[in-house]
Amino acid sequence: MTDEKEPIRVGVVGARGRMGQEVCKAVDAADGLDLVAMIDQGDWLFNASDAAAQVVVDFTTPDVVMDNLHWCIEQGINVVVGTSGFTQSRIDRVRAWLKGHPHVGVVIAPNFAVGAVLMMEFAARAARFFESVEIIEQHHPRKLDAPSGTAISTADAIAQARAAAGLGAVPDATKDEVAGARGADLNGIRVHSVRASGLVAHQEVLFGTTGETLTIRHDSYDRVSFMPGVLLAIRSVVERPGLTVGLGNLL
Ligand SMILES: NC(=O)C1=CN([C@@H]2O[C@H](COP(=O)(O)OP(=O)(O)OC[C@H]3O[C@@H](n4cnc5c(N)ncnc54)[C@H](OP(=O)(O)O)[C@@H]3O)[C@@H](O)[C@H]2O)C=CC1
Ligand SMILES: O=C(O)C1=N[C@H](C(=O)O)C[C@H](O)C1
Repeated sequence: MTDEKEPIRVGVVGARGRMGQEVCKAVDAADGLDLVAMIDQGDWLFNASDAAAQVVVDFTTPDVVMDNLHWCIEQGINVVVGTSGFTQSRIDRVRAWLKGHPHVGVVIAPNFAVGAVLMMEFAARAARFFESVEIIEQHHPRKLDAPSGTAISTADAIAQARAAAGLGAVPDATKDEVAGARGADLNGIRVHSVRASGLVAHQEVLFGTTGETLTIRHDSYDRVSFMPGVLLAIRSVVERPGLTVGLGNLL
């Protein structure tokens, strides 16, 4: 008799995509994980339950991820979600679905790179010391959404930290603007989205106050940067019922 644990059975949805391919390779190479289903556009999600997947990893698109998640929760399958597009109302819906399935775990993370998580945490910590702040996110041109999920999360965290510190609006005298020149306004924080070939995923948070600026920057040069976070989430979710938002909660 051995006390070795059975490997965790993992299905990947969006398996032929940029992230999905990398996740399949990482799961295949990881100790204690078994890649049992690779599902993409046109395939049945049932393949995941037929293969008795314990965890489904979703890197698809914001318009299909909610249906995938709902189906997995209904089947009692734990889910790790990297797909962007998670607004507060979506998160509330997932929480409501989970009420009927208290043993199921879901981890949703806007960014699985450890450096990006730290960049967001450092930015939230710095926020109260600077009257000015802008976010510049830069991605490959095939990205479907803008601003990125990471930028939206960062803006939320900064806005909360500013409100808690009693900071008012970011100073900005702009009166005459070509539409879009000042970026998108997320909770009072300007976010600029750059799309260019050669980029993978990058973000800068630029803070300013009298006589000084602080720039906090993170760069993912390769999608392997997300894999330690994805593997940690897979191993954690099977022992973590309920909803976890953000990789920072697992580090
Ligand atoms: N949280 C994180 O750390 C990260 C998150 N992301 C996010 O992950 C998502 C995917 O990114 P990326 O891999 O670059 O995108 P891709 O477009 O390369 O991959 C998405 C894949 O999902 C497939 N797909 C679409 N609809 C379905 C469906 N209904 N069922 C199964 N598969 C489907 C697509 O197929 P087809 O092309 O044929 O439509 C495609 O193969 C994005 O939202 C991105 O922002 C990306 C990187 C890191
Ligand atoms: O589409 C991408 O590539 C990425 N998407 C996520 C996001 O929207 O923040 C994470 C990372 O930035 C890469």
